[in-house]
Amino acid sequence: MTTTPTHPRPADLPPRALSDLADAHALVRDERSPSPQGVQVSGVTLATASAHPGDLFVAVPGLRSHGARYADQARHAGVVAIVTDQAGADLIAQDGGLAIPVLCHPEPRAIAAALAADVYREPWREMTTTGVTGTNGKTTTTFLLAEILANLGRRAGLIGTVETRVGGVAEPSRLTTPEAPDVIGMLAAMRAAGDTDLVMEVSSHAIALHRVDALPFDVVGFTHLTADHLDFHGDLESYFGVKAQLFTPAHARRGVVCVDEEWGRRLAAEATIPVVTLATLEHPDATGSDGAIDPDWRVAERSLRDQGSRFALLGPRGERIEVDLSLPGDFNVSNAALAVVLALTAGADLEAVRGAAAHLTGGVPGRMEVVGTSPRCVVDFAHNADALTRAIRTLRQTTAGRLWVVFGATGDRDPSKREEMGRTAAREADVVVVTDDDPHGEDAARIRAAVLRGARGEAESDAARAAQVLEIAPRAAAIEHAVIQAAPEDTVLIAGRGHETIQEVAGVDLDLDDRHEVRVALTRRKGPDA
Ligand SMILES: CC(=O)N[C@H]1[C@@H](OP(=O)(O)OP(=O)(O)OC[C@H]2O[C@@H](n3ccc(=O)[nH]c3=O)[C@H](O)[C@@H]2O)O[C@H](CO)[C@@H](O)[C@@H]1O[C@H](C)C(=O)N[C@@H](C)C(=O)N[C@H](CCC(=O)O)C(=O)O
Ligand SMILES: Nc1ncnc2c1ncn2[C@@H]1O[C@H](COP(=O)(O)OP(=O)(O)OP(=O)(O)O)[C@@H](O)[C@H]1O
Repeated sequence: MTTTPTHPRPADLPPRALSDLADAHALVRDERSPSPQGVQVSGVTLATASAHPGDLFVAVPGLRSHGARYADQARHAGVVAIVTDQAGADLIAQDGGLAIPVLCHPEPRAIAAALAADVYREPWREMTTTGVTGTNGKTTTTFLLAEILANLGRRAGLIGTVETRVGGVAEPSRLTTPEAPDVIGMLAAMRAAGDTDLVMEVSSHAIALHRVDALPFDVVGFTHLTADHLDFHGDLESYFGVKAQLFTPAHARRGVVCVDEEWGRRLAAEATIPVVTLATLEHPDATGSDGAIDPDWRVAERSLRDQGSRFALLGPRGERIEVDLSLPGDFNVSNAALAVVLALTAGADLEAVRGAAAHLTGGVPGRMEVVGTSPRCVVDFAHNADALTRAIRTLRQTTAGRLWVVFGATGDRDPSKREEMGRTAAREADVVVVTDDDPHGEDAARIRAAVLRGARGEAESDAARAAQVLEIAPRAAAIEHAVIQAAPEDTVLIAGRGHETIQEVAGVDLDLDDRHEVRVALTRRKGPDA
């Protein structure tokens, strides 16, 4: 299994008395366990793998097991007390009890954030906090915002899918939004290291699983919404409902919402915090019933420039900010515009932002990353039908030859999107190479079969411009085939895994970096004398 990264913590905070925490958070001692008197708590964790000596272990009922089953393991790691629900306390007692206090709360997952906030002394108080949500674009927007803040002479701590940055030190991530005690512990470490801002991605899982409770965002931003994660949320309406919770006073003070599409317009109308609206398309989605929204900020004068775009951002009081962005794709214009308006809404000075946003690179690993030319090879993280469409259409604009796409679907996640991804690829690309993504615990051939069904069905439905559909596994062989067979004027898009370097197959972690495989194939293509 993937290893759990250790999240940084502040080194020098005085501990909190467990009895004070119990009083403040209505924790009730399980009478079968020792008294909390005299116990000092220096950290909070939800997982034994990240337990430190002196921690409080919050044992939550999970989807697979109850955290209380690991209470003894946590005690051996040095935790000084357990917070759990009644079922957890009973499990601990049945297992023979523990020599440390066990405190009960009806919803231990929901209280974990407040406990961490207390133990780590509400670190956001001295920082500006921004959260970004939406199906796609979170990583790119947060990287761009961190870049703008750096150009303003500030330093942002970062939490997201690709990496976390604490005090300027980057570490790879496992989750997009870690568990609440890890988020708040990292924030305290950021404050201690002198970071001025927190910029973080907020996934829908995080909102539903209380990972950002207790953390007040100064500003939250919304990119867009499309079908994804429906295995977790059930349907789009519930998925939207969870995202919308972030735009309420329980989580944030102000919002910036991209209103190019109907979901964004609905969010702007339904949010219960003040919201600044942003339109980034010249012709917003015509399907919107209330398409007449008059946005506060809008993108204008957009033009393509080599691998990126230039545009102007026009504000409600005649403001004008010109941006030269070196990331390809209309969607990245949206992300950059959102990052600029987030910086302004968080309080940055207009003149200063004008300078700080003049040239933006993003520099996001595995997001429309050009790894080679002739043929042009691009690695992107597009892993749903909508992102795949946008990525292919973006590259089509600058491709003289054929457009190849190499991709697969993830195992153990949302099977409903597999056929749709296949259909999309066959509709948009010229050559579709169906391969493996992360099969996780599922049979890889079965996942490919679902994607192929969609791709072949689409190709057969339009014989005139039928895409060629191939099945090649493993993934390295698929990448090699496409890179070697493509003509110099072709583009090969390798989609779905972006920056990722580990592929999980049947519970085993294999090294696999799409960018490395492209470079190897390009070298082979040139031959031994190259
Ligand atoms: C669906 C989901 O989000 N599951 C999360 C959930 O797992 P779970 O309910 O199955 O937990 P469990 O295995 O039953 O264990 C129960 C408790 O015992 C603890 N435990 C368990 C085993 C052990 O040895 N020691 C231990 O302490 C666990 O930490 C947990 O607190 O609680 C765990 C920790 O509390 C999370 O690590 C786990 O995230 C898993 C790893 C995951 O893959 N989550 C993904 C889907 C996710 O959250 N993704 C989002 C969105 C990404 C995107 O937008 O693409 C993200 O923010 O990353
Ligand atoms: N604003 C956007 N609208 C639609 N698609 C986008 C947008 N921004 C990026 N994408 C597409 O989605 C992919 C993922 O982008 P990014 O990593 O920024 O999103 P994310 O929200 O962090 O994704 P995830 O939550 O899955 O980690 C990109 O590689 C691109 O194909």
